Amino acid sequence: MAGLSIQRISKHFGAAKALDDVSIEVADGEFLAVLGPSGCGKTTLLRMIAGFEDVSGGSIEIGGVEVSSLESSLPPEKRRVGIVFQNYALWPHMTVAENIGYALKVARVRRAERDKRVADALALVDMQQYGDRRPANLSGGQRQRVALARCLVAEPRLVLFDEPLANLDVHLRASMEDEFAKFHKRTGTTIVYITHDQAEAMALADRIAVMDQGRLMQLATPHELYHEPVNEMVASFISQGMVLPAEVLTAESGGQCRVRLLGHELDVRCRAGEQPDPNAKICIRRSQIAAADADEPGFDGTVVKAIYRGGASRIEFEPDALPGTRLHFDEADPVRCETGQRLRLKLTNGWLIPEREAAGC
Ligand SMILES: Nc1ncnc2c1ncn2[C@@H]1O[C@H](COP(=O)(O)OP(=O)(O)OP(=O)(O)O)[C@@H](O)[C@H]1O
Repeated sequence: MAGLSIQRISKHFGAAKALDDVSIEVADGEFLAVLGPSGCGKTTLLRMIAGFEDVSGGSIEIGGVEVSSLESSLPPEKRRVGIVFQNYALWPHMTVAENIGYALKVARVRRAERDKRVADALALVDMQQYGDRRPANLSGGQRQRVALARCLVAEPRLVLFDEPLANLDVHLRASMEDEFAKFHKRTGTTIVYITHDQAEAMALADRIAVMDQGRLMQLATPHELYHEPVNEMVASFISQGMVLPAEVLTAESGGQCRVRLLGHELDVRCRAGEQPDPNAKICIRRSQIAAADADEPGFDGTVVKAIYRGGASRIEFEPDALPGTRLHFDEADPVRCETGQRLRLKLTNGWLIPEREAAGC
């Protein structure tokens, strides 16, 4: 296996920038997810790593060897990059073993070695007993595992997953997530996993690259993305964080600063060195919203929607201090909030977003 180094790559299609100055380092054996809304450039990035698109600027190295730059480009078949797509593209007339071994046959690998490599690849995805089946007689999850085995038999240095679970139902998705996690643990394969499903990215990846409009917004662990988003896009994209305007009243001390928002003051977490600022933004998570007693600091507003979701309701709330803004939180059973009800709430914590509007997105 090998690491991947993406250095300041850009991709232009005419005047449109599909990728704009993106740099990402993936360590040998790391599982990196690339996450972002539709059109953010995920597929373009994957196609450039695989060698299907040339770069408009920057360079890509796999295992320390340059494979793409403005000057030269190694063809896809020489990169030893495996790809697992969402549509498995298995040949229906071949058995599972024939599907997996086909590329080796074309490459004129001897029969005995071919059989051994096919058996090893089947074992890696825990499908030893299915070599003689045809794809039509497999479940969706099993087909996806065959597609993975077919990619592994070529001994890739890096495996790219292109939304591999997008076509599967919810239950199968969950079990395939487990499969992929186990597979990664067992084999130590370097993986770049493209998805727009953040639960999937959070569950699987060591680190996640969040992209928006062709740019890398943040590259961090799932925990860090959730607790310390660098800008408004990441704050609101990850787990539907709420972003509220605030005034920073004191300089950072012990990882916290005092802010005023929604008319009341509280301490929030922040980066080292933050200074007072009249135009700051705070990221609030739903678990940081709580009911306030009448004599406590807090803010008033109205419940605009209460949707029961089994065991809890999602409450949408409009604070009087910021008409048009919606806060949302969960109220566990027994649910008391009703649409139209007046409430007094408080914030228990928050995160001062470090990159202000102009710098971030
Ligand atoms: N061959 C092309 N010609 C022109 N524009 C392109 C081409 N390929 C991609 N784009 C544009 O580049 C941008 C990024 O596209 P890309 O397919 O990489 O996004 P994505 O994040 O994979 O989206 P999705 O999740 O919807 O698949 C989009 O605006 C898209 O329209």
